[in-house]
Amino acid sequence: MKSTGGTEAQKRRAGEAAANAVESGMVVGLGTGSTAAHAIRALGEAVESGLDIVGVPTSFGARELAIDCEIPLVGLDEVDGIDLAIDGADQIVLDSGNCIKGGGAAHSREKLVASAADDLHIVVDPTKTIDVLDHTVAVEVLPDAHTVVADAIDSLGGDATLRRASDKDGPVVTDNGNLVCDAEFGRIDEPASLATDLATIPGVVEHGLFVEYATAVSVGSDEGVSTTTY
Ligand SMILES: O=C[C@H](O)[C@H](O)[C@H](O)COP(=O)(O)O
Repeated sequence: MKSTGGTEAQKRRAGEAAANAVESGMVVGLGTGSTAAHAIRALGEAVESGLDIVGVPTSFGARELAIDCEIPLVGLDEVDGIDLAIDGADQIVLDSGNCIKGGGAAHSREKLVASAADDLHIVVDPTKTIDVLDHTVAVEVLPDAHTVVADAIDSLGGDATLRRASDKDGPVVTDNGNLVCDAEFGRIDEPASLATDLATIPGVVEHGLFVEYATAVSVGSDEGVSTTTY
């Protein structure tokens, strides 16, 4: 089930709350999507006012925006680690911080950056929160593997379709040159075991279930922002 998406003001409040936690000297993971973009813009303004950070972008889009905002950038292989990664989510359970990402097909690099980070601050609007995850899970696959992976997802009780840009444009190709299978599982009562099952399918590069990655979640609303830490 897809989220309808909140307002830009809600997303901005969430993004700015996470950006406010950034201090000089930090290596910061720069997430992908419309909500993380607000954090990147806020960080760009702070850099202009003297904040001394370097960013590690999670996608082509995040990199382009960070360059636009004049945030100094480095590659993941140029740093010892990341102090804080800020990123959005397609759906999140506030009790646990477990979430689903990859609506923009950036989840593989997002998970890589999150795994290298001491902290992952997820920023969302209120339409993204739910009690039990049931959103489409994006699965990045090696190009030759999409039918084999779709069959394996069927065996796990899911239903996978190849993500297409449009009938005319053909399949979505990730920043890494791979394809994406979108998998529907309905209600995901055991995200940790599904995450393990998906990760062990040959041909899967990475999936969008983020279990026990988030250390903070900020939800921007019309009234303000509320932050939960884990
Ligand atoms: O692949 C995309 C990412 O996981 C995004 O962080 C996620 O889709 C949320 O994006 P948005 O803030 O635009 O809803």
